[in-house]
Amino acid sequence: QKRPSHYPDHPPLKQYPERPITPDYYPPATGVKPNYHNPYASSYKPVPVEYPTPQKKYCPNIGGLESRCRPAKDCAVWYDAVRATPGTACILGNGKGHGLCCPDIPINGRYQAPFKKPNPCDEGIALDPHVEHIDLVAVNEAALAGQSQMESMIATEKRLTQKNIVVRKGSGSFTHSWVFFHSTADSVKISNSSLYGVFAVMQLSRRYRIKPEQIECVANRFRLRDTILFDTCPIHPNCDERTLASPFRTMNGSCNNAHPPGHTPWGLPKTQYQRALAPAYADGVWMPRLAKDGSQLPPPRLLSLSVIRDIDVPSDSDSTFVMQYGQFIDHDMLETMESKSADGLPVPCCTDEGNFLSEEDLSHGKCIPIEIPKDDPFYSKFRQRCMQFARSAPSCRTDGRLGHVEQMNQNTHFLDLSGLYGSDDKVAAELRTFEKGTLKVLRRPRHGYHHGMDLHPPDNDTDVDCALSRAVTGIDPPEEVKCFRAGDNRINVTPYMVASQTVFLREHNGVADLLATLNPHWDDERLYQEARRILIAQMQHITYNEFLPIVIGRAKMQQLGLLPLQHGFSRDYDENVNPSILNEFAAAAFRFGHSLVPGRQDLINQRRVKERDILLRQHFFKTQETYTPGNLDKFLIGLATVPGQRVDNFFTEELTNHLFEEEGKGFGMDLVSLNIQRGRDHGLPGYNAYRVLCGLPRAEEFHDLLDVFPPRIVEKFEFLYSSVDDIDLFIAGVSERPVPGALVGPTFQCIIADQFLRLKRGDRFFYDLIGQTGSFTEEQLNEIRKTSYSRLVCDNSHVKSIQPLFFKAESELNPVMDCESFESIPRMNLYPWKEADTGASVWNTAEDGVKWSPNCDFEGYNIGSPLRVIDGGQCGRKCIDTRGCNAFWSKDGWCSLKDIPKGLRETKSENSICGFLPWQL
Ligand code: HEM
Ligand SMILES: [Ca+2]
Repeated sequence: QKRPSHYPDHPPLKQYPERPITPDYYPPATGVKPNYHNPYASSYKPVPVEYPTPQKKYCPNIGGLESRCRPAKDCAVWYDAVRATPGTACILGNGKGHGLCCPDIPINGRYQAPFKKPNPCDEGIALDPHVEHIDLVAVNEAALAGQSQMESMIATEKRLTQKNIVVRKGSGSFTHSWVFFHSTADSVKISNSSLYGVFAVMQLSRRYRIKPEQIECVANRFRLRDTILFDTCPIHPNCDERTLASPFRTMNGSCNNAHPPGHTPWGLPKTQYQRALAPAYADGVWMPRLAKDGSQLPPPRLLSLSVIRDIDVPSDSDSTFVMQYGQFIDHDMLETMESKSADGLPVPCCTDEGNFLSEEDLSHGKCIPIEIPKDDPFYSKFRQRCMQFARSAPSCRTDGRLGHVEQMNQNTHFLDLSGLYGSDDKVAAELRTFEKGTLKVLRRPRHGYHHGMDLHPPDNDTDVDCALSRAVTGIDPPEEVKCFRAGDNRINVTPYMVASQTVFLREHNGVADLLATLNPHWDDERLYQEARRILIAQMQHITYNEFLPIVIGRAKMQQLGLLPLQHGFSRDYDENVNPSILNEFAAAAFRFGHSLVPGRQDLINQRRVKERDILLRQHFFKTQETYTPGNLDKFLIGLATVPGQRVDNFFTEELTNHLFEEEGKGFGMDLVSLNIQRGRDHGLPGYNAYRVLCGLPRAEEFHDLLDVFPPRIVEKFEFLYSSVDDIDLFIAGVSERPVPGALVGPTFQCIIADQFLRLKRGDRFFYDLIGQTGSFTEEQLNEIRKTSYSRLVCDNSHVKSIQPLFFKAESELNPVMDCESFESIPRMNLYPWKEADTGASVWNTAEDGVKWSPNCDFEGYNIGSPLRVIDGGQCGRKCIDTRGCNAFWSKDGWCSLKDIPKGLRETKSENSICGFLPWQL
């Protein structure tokens, strides 16, 4: 047996400066089980329980592998195995910190290719002879007919406004179609304009009676730019050398993938989702899917009523934060564009009383309202028969050809914190102060200034009211309460969402401040971009280290090469991997999180006493609770403390009956129905097709589904659907039995894993890459790897103590620790970003990731580097390390870390400039 080694091997960090004490701060003694009233646990005991202090000096083997004691965040991917093995709590080497025993992170499996791009012409489709003759003239004629269709659509929309059929401001439908599905003038323009192409294909199909399965193949032969519709889609500029050489991502993700000139680049906002499987539109172009026998599929609300229950099934190991982080990154990766009228207004799909509109009023084709059964046990009380559902807007196609409809993502597809920074230069600029690299915040000077009180700045451009009414609170809404402004407006959707994103906002400003102290010569732009680069890396690390192992499980991650590395760099970037979000991921798989949403959000104080909770239906797009000093901390503690839910067919009624409820109405919308309808709207094929994609056997009959579904679900499916091929992906995905070690079942697991493979391999700026323009040095990367969400919370709120694994319920293995325990909850040190002011500019990157400068007369940026080649401001002679200490030339003439004699980096010089400096200066 090996003794636990001393870890980490840095000298102790300087203490974090005292924070002002807020009135609600009562720190729990470290190691004392918090007195949290868990309303879900029947065995709740109000008396604090002493945890046994771990006595273990030696770590047990786990799964036959040697383990050692480390900070918990280094055991995140192993957590299920750690829990299953007795005696895995341990004391870190210095005796101060609480750690976990676990093996090294497993070596990633061999490269697995992402799903193959579907090609409907690939599968040996024989085209009918008459469609072979369709030529450009025919296409242009169809396009002209499509233009008349467009005119009549606009006329219908105008008539609706004249008849005062609108989506009433303040209604639940309005919140859904206008506030949640926010759209910019630009995306309205692109999507409405791309309708010309859609109508052209529809006309073509009608005129030549093209079979649905042949349309894509026929239409794909024509490039938009060769038709009269050549100017209906934007042209993307090519990448210039300077942008390609920048160490920083562009705001809109352009030039991340160096696309061939003239092509639509991958991953940009307002571009299409890609698909794992070819769509199954009823008409081959845009009509929602029908049952295999040509009949209508069961109404989504009927499915929702039959399959979904509101039962609370808490997880025994996760915290509510798994749900919340999922939503946070969902808002980073995607925001679907919902159809708007030609004027950019929400499209009414039902009457304000909840009845159907006439066929004529729906003839613009942008609606597929959801039918509510007459005897609906809930909505019948309110005489609702129709639920608003505007179709997602069509996007310009990346291939620049004619064909079926693709849907539009308005955010950068990459995991790049676009929800915080914005998805384009304009929004990004609106969010910046342009001083010292910081983001705008709402400061709370009344409370004694501390950045841990900052909130997102107010959104003054919105007509939406995020304050609670007097009827709910008994007081008039305070003046200051506004919706928050951020990179994605859905930050306001609930207080939990606000709280979890605000932590990143504050971290950005904290990092920018420290970088400014370390590098007084950096200007605002450099500070902003460096801080942003660090934050994105931290978020990616949290995603792959803490979040994904819970959702898809360690084994799947290893199989696909998604496990984070413990040391060193990855070389996984592949410019041929398309990072774009999969339609299946957006419209179905990643909505698994809806099953995890609790109906109430808890405010829990520092003593882990629940003070109160808020009911979701009253707080959609209401930010007021987050303004009360102390509440943001209480929501954060709530997220870490309330047990999470499982992914299953149990959903809170707050989402299935009261989504976006208008005050006083008693009902809202049903998110499960919306999800099912959205899948059909996007043309997603049935669940059975995805079984095959994911390596499960195709189900010939309902009985075959018993391999992954409980019998009662299979019975329901058999009762509701006429064919086993008809089952909708969303409802099946959430009802599958979870894969052992994962939160989701095999089909969602396979889709989600493929997406995160693309987001890693297809992102030239992925945080642990070597040899890219945006690569960190090894020293910097090792600091990034210290990040955990618990540390971000500790450093950016008044939360004084938290469990090291924020995504995991607090327990003996994951006990609430003081935020000052840097051993248990390590903190990134920014010293490796200190740069000598050499006047040098671009540094080249050597094979081993070391940045060096052969000469300094380049234009461009000067990247932080562990090694410099300087000579008193001149380039090219002296070799130093980050601290400005002498380093050593290698034999082959490079200034390299490899050849630094052992021990040098630990050496402290007399004046401490070359000594270790803590993160907080
Ligand atoms: C209080 C919590 C939440 C609320 C109120 C909420 C609400 C919604 C609504 C209204 C939609 C649009 C439905 C439609 O297609 O019409 C949606 C979409 C979506 N939700 Fe949620 N959601 C919540 C939590 C989550 C979580 C925890 C996750 C993931 C872990 C998630 C992932 C998604 C995704 C991926 C979409 C697709 C978004 C798009 O296409 O733009 N949501 N959600
Ligand atoms: Ca993004």
